[in-house]
Amino acid sequence: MPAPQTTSQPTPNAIEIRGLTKIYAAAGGNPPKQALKGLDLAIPAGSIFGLLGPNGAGKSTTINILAGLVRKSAGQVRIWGFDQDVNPRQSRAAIGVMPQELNIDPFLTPRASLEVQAGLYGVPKSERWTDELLDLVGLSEQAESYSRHLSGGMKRRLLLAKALVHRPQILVLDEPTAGVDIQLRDMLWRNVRRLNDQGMTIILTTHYLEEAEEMCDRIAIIDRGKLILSEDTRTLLGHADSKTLIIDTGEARALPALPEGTRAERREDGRLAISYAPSHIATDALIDALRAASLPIRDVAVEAPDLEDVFLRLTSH
Ligand SMILES: Nc1ncnc2c1ncn2[C@@H]1O[C@H](COP(=O)(O)OP(=O)(O)OP(=O)(O)O)[C@@H](O)[C@H]1O
Repeated sequence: MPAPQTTSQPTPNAIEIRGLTKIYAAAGGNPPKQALKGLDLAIPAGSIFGLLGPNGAGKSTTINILAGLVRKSAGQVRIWGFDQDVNPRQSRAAIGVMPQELNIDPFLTPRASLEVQAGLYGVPKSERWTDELLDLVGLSEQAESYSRHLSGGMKRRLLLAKALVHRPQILVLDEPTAGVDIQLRDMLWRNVRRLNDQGMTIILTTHYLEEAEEMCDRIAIIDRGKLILSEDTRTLLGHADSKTLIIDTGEARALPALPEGTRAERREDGRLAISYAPSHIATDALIDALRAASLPIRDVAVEAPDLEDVFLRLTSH
C-alpha cells in the first residue's frame, strides 16, 4: 500500500484520549445519559487494539467521537498527534472508520462510492487508488454493479474499502464480524493483518472475545463509561491467576494429598482436574508434588483461562 496521505507527527501513540466525557441530551421523554465518564485511553501506534466492554459500556460513543460523528461533551482527543479541537481536518484525515451500519448509497456502484468518498476527503485524482482498493476487498468484478445489488457481505467489504480511500494511518472497525460468514471474516482478518504489517494501527470492537484474543496485541476493557484496564493481551490473560491441570490417572481413583491452595474434582470423562493459582505454585512444582504423592500420571494437559474468564471477572456482568 502506498504511504499515507497525511503528513504526520511522530508519536508513540496513534490515539490519546484524556478525560473524555459524553452526555447525550434528554430526548423523547428519556433523561440525559452520561455515556462516557472521563475516559482515559492511549492506543499505541502500530498495534491491533481491541476495545471491549459489555453492552452500553460506551464503545460506539468513543468510536463515533474519534470518527467525528458524535461531539464530545468534554475531554481531549488527539489522533496521530493532532488535537481534534485544534486540528480537526488533520485529525480526521488520519483515521478511517468502518461502521457497523451498512450505510451505502444503493444507487452508486462500488467504484463510484469510492470516488465520492475520495472526493469528500479531498484526495486528488492522481492519488486515488480505487482499482487497488476494489481488488484488496475482492470487489473488482462488481466494480460497476449498483450497490443495491451487492450481498450483505459485499457491502461490508465496500465499507472497508471506503474507510481506506484517504490512506489513513489508523483504521477503526466497529463490530466488523457481527453476523458475517466465515469466508468474509477470514477475508477481513487477512486484510487487517496485512494493513497492520504495513504499519497501519488497527482499532476494533467486537463481542467475540475469542476473536479479540486471537487478533489483538493489546486490549482495553471499558465499562459504564470508564476504563477498567488497558494491557497487552498476554498480560491481561495472566491476570486471571488460575489454571487447571487435567490428569489422566488411568484406573487409579484415589485422590492424593494435594498441595495447599489447590482444588481437585473428577471430570465426567474420569480425568482429574486440579485448579491452582500459578502465582502460588508453579505447574511443574504441582506435578512434582503429585508424583511424590504417588499419583499415576498417564497424560497431562493445562487449561489456561481465556479472555472471557478475565472479561467476566473484571466487568462482573
Ligand atoms: N444517541 C444517543 N442518545 C442517548 N443515549 C445514547 C445514545 N447513544 C448511546 N446512548 C447510550 O449511551 C450508553 C453507551 O452506549 P454505546 O452505544 O456507546 O455503548 P456500546 O459499548 O457501544 O454498547 P453496545 O456493545 O451495546 O454497542 C448506553 O447507555 C446507550 O444507551
